[in-house]
Amino acid sequence: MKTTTDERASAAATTGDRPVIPDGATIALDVRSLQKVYRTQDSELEAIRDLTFQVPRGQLVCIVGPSGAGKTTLLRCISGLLESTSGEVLLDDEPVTGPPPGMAVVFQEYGRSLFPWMTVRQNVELPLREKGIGRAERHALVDEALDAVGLGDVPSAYPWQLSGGMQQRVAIARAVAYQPEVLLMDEPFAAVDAQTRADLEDLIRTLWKRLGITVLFVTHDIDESVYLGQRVLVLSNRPTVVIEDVRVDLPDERDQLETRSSRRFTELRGHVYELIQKAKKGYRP
Ligand SMILES: Nc1ncnc2c1ncn2[C@@H]1O[C@H](COP(=O)(O)OP(=O)(O)OP(=O)(O)O)[C@@H](O)[C@H]1O
Repeated sequence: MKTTTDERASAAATTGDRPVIPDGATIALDVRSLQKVYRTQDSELEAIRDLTFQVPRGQLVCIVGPSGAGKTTLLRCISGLLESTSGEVLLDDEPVTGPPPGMAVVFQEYGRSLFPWMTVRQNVELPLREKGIGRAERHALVDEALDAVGLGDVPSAYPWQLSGGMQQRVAIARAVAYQPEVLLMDEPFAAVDAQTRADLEDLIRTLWKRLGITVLFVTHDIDESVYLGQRVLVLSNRPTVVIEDVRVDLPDERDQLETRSSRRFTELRGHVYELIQKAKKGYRP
């Protein structure tokens, strides 16, 4: 990936000087001085040093960083699946101490996240049952979610009868049907082909806009982070801190061809690329 010095300078000059959080926004997610040290009997590994950021309700934020930076660790702490060493995560001003009811997570390994003995409909319906939603409403939510991801015609299929991209759509439908306030996605498209990936990216933006949910999306892919996000949080290498919080000032309507070939997209992607290169070399602010 090549970027010119002019492009980088231009992106740097215009991403840092405007707020990534609009004035008066309601904060959905508040990550405060989060630290995570993995401890075993004879070793310690500090994955996250100090992360502080806020996500307003309804924002779509992408997180990028070098491999092993601690992105998955961060999502696991935010989702309450992992206890942090210090600091805290607040969802709507309430500390997260276990998986909160208002959160859903979509992981990369769709194959492992779906139950093979359950049909598509049963997989999507399961968390709704656990949430105690009545039968009629459950069915309506499942139908709506499957339609939204373009799987309205295969509710009786089993996951193993579907392609990888379709299985990931089922995982997305399950998260969406649950009507989360915050949706966490950990490299959800890493294992699908490029064309499916583009379709799923557009699907996420469509669902995000339609449902008004707050989305935190971890990806390895710099282009994907700029294409999807309103904001890209760039992380340092381990132990992780935020290097830069980049505002993505692209038009709200995104198009795979038009947006990705626009000058501004190239500038932003160049800027994030440069930050990642610096991160890999050990740069930290
Ligand atoms: N359960 C664990 N016990 C000990 N160390 C762990 C554990 N899970 C992750 N780590 C370490 O913490 C660091 C951060 O891992 P993490 O998976 O969060 O990074 P990542 O940014 O998601 O990586 P990638 O981009 O490669 O997916 C790594 O050095 C990893 O080896």
